[in-house]
Amino acid sequence: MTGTFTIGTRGSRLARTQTTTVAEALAGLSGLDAELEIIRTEGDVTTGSLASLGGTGIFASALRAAVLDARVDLAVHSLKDLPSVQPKGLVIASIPKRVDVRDALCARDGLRLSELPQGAKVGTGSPRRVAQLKAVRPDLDVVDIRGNVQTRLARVPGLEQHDDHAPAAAGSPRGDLDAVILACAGLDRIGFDWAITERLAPTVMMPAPGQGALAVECRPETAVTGTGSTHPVAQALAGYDDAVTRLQVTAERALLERLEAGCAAPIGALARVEKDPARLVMDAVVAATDGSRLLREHASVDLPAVRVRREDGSADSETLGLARQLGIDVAEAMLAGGADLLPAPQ
Ligand SMILES: NCc1[nH]cc(CCC(=O)O)c1CC(=O)O
Repeated sequence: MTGTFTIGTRGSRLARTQTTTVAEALAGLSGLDAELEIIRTEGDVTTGSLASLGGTGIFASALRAAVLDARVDLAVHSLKDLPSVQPKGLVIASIPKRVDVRDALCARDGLRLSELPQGAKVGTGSPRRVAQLKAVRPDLDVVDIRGNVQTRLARVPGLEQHDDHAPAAAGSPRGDLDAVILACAGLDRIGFDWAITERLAPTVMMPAPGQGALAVECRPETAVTGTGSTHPVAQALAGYDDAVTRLQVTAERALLERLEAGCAAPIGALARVEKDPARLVMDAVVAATDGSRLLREHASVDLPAVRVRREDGSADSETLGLARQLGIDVAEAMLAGGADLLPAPQ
């Protein structure tokens, strides 16, 4: 047995920050040393519009290959970038406690969404965000943007970073938009919360399934817990898992999986756990990309006394089954309501 585990990460500042957080936590819990390995992914080198790349999982595939090839023991992903179907040979061993799930408006002059002038230019590359923006503010001129956080923020006057270690991409336009939309989670994690002028309520901007959560992925044998041949980091992975977050994202990803099979329109979903009575509550939205129609659904399921964790610390599979079924039920209600007929992104 070695005293080190290796952990793969994408090279962006956000990815490295997320992975460092996970590496430090797992090192602390296991008493082992963590070694980071940066892996370039197709999503980092492609410059076309994110929407036009089509397939899900472009950010995850190279990282996953490194885990499957045993070049690294673990990979850290933003959960919302993972396709909803789990590939063979990989397990999500740990879903750490989720941070702010909301989307962020980053506007010039401290403006909030309702204060943006008529016809203001707002940048986002996400069909989910385009549709919901158009639904509340049909007048806005929504512009497709790409690039890392610094490159996106540099499109807004006053939000350029003067940080030589994290420059905006050369050749990208600067200061040409009134605002951009990004995930709060990413901005908070890299210390860019100063750029946020409004944290958008989920009722206005339903986040992506899994937004704000991370997934630590590994080969099945790395995650094996209990007696017998246990990988030295396995117990730490189980201990770092947050049962409530796992419950939420299980429902959100089940909805995504069911809807992806039946419609191509943008999807937002958010589940939350309530106590007294213990319930899992879910809201979801499926949108026509032009914002002309938004289909909303809301449902909940009673939980057996918030039994989200078994005594050995692992997530309770019966409760996870309820979460999964809630996601599927909400998806099917949306399909019955015509989600499959909504215009999808071009
Ligand atoms: N699609 C890119 C991506 N994947 C995860 C995050 C942010 C962190 C998170 O939501 O967990 C982002 C950037 C963004 O959407 O602004």
